[in-house]
Amino acid sequence: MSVIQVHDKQFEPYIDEATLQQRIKEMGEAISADLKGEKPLFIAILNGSFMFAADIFKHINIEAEISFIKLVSYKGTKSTGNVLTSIGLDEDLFGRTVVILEDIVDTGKTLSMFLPQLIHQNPKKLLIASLLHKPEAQTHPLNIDYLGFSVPNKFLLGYGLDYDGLGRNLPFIYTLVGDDE
Ligand SMILES: O=P(O)(O)OC[C@H]1O[C@H](OP(=O)(O)OP(=O)(O)O)[C@H](O)[C@@H]1O
Ligand code: HPA
Repeated sequence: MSVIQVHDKQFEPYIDEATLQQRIKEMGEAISADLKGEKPLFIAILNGSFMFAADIFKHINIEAEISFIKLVSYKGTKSTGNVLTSIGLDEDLFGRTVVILEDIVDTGKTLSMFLPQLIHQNPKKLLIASLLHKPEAQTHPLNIDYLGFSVPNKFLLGYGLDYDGLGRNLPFIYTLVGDDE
């Protein structure tokens, strides 16, 4: 496995495909065991989570639904500041067990801004499954219920994660060459 070039930067392999897929399988099986009988609704946050969502959902071996949403940020009023809202969420969450699927929790800002809108609908449970987490970068506290890998504060690419639009199609995770703290 070798160094690749995307736009102006070089990236090297960081988590190989077999390791990634094995961990995703374990996560899917753990979620299935924990949520048996609850008919959970998985909500995948686009764009980044599309590959993770597709792969983990194959390992959900209980009755479950999945929905894909996109978060859109817009300028609110002076008092509300920037607001994050979702498009594509048609399901009623009242009384449901909901599992958010994210590719990465970095600063935690995205989910911490969005979760209150889901909580507002009174789901029975609201759980977070994230493939990656950068604890050193996190500025907004969040509880991740199912985590794939805890990673250092370095820029990552591949498996849904992009650098300026490119690299999402890489089948595993790369890191920026020379991105040392
Ligand atoms: O914890 P945070 O610092 O908020 O970062 C995490 C978010 O950043 C990425 O999405 P991005 O906004 O880049 O959009 P994308 O999924 O379309 O790439 C990722 O998919 C998460 O949603
Ligand atoms: O490390 C990252 N890479 C790509 N996209 C991201 N979005 C949050 N963190 C990252």
